[in-house]
Amino acid sequence: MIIVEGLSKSFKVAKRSAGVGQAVRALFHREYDWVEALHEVSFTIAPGEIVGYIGPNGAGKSTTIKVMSGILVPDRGRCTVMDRTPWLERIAHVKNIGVVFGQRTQLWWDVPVIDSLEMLRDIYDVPPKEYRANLKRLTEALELDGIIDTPVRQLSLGQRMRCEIAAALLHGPKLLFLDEPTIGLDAVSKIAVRQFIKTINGEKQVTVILTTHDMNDIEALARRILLIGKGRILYDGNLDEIKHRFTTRKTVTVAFREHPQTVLIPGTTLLSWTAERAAYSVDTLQASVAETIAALSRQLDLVDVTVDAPPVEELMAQLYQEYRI
Ligand SMILES: Nc1ncnc2c1ncn2[C@@H]1O[C@H](COP(=O)(O)OP(=O)(O)OP(=O)(O)O)[C@@H](O)[C@H]1O
Repeated sequence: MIIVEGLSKSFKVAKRSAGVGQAVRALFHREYDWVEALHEVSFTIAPGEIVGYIGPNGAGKSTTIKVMSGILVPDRGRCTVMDRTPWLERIAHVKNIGVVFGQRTQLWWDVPVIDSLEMLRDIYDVPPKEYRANLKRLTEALELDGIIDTPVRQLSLGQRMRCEIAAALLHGPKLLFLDEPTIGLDAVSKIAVRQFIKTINGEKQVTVILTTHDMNDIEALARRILLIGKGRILYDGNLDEIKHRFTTRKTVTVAFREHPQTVLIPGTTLLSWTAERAAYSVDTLQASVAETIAALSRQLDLVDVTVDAPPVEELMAQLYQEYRI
């Protein structure tokens, strides 16, 4: 569905120090710097995939999305989305894609949401019957009843984001770019947005490219991740693989009938101990979780066992450190 090959993009940015003197000087003598936002970026994405596009601030994620959606023209490289070059065939291209920039809005601020949706219907030339069916489906799935008649500026962030997603999907695109769709949302709204993304991917096979700093979004939605840092793709693979590679420690917590003396298990570190509860950190390179639980059950009358892996957030921080980004 998407082929990106050797994509590079640099931005020319004006350099200027603070102060009025510098501002006047800059009128006559401007100095520029070049920022390399993308360097030889390559990847392919198949229909129906949900790909988490992650990386630290300023890594080049939004720039890639802007190139793939036809907003930006790269300096070098190839990008085809459903056999079209986005920036050369913009009108045909946008009919196949939906874009949500979490920090921007595509809805008109002062008018009720429904007016924006009708405007988008006309811009995208959506046939009336299809528009009505899509609007009904999206209103139900995103619980927009009672919201779409309200001006955008009066909506809460979570309500607006649901409307943004509806606006991006109104013309039935096959590909959805989501740039930080859950930014600033409360826990309930985040779950609702994730659930909806899962549903449209499952039922309508919409391909989703998701950029986010919320690793719970990635864990909930993406099996594959693309990691970008300083404009370069550093990792393209399975999220489970990363978990496997970086998770060398697990925490086993056990509850047991009263046992006053501590129990030590080789290959583990005792993190805490009370007469009825203990937590062990298991180094999975030295001991397995199953062996640890078996050894504990031989010495203690176990009532409950839980095993925790480090959160994905922590794994990603490790990954960013490993790649020095
Ligand atoms: N229009 C522009 N003009 C100048 N520099 C730009 C422009 N857009 C992006 N950049 C620069 O390109 C680099 C990549 O920016 P980009 O917005 O793609 O990063 P990002 O990964 O989306 O970051 P974030 O997670 O903070 O949104 C940054 O150094 C940024 O300052």
